[in-house]
Amino acid sequence: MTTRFSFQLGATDGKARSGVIDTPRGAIRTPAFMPVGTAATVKAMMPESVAATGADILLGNTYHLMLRPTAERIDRLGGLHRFMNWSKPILTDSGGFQVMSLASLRKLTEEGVTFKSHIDGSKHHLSPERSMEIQRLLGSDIVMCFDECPALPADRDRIAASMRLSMRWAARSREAFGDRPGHALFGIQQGGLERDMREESAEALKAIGFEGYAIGGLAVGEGQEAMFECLDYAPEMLPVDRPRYLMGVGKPDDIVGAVKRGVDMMDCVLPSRSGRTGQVFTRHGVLNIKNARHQDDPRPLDEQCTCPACRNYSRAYLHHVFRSQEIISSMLLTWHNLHYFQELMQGMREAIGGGRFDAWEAEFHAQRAEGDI
Ligand SMILES: O=c1[nH]cnc2cc3nc(NCc4cccs4)[nH]c3cc12
Repeated sequence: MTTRFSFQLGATDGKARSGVIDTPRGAIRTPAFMPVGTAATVKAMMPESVAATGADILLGNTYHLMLRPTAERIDRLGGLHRFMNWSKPILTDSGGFQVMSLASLRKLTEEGVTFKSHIDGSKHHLSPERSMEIQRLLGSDIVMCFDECPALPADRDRIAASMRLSMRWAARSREAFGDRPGHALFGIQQGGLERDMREESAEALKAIGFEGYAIGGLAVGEGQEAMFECLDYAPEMLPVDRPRYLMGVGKPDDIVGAVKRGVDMMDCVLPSRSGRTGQVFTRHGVLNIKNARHQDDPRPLDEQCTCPACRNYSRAYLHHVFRSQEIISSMLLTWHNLHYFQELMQGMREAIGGGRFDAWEAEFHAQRAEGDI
């Protein structure tokens, strides 16, 4: 255990890297996938179950927690780790992205954003300074800069103006964050799909200096090909000895392609959210348990999976409890999906460590059928 925050780069294999982020609340093995715990819970999962899937860190959403139950209340109750009974590291986002996608009546200025809560219409304000204060009150280990993510498609002028605003907000975030040993502040690269804008953003962030660097502005509808084209150059614009975090990604093949291009950390609601809709991710591809073809199938979701759903239940049972809208359906399918995503990360960490990432990636693609399984 350490009182500091540090990133140890381990093995590299092409552009792919493995490593460990040391924090006072524990180590994070990279490449890492962070389950999303939006309202102080990874939906349908007990914290001990999230840990059992292999997750070393989870993500909390500032926007949701500031509205309900409020950061001040969580602080009074001992902070987010205590509140949600998760003692390992937590990364919180800054709230900016979700304000723009969830809140109503938003007013954006150089100073920050005012908006009305999507829950009860109450008025709220976010800025670099307020976001840093909220994330401090929550007690998160990794704090994200307050930024603006432009909706795509956007023209170059819009991308440039938005990126430059985010860089001014990054400087204000750094200033407001203060000196907090054992805690980390991550900057967020913007610039859309424009290589020169990405370069300008990376230079601005490096001049300020952060403990980690996120790649923002992607996974907002550009599609996998355009995202990978950007990831072919964006990660190496960021410091080689600091964690690189790709926000909001993604499907298993997005994740593999991002790790291949030098990304160390990712988060996505996909495994948990889709688990609740019956969508199941396996090494052989995707299936939806809702489909009638599973009604009499005695096999597990995935013969090779060791999660509780696959060890103890048939597809027929999972089909039944999903159709019956039983709570255990969300529990088992979420557990399975999160387990599979962590198994994917572990497989890549080992493959990179063994210098056989390409072989692992080839096997990953080979065993995935095109259609349902
Ligand atoms: O530039 C960003 N800045 C701060 N947070 C983000 C979160 C992000 N999440 C996605 N994609 C996943 C999505 C979640 C909801 C709508 S898209 N892309 C993202 C980009 C950013």
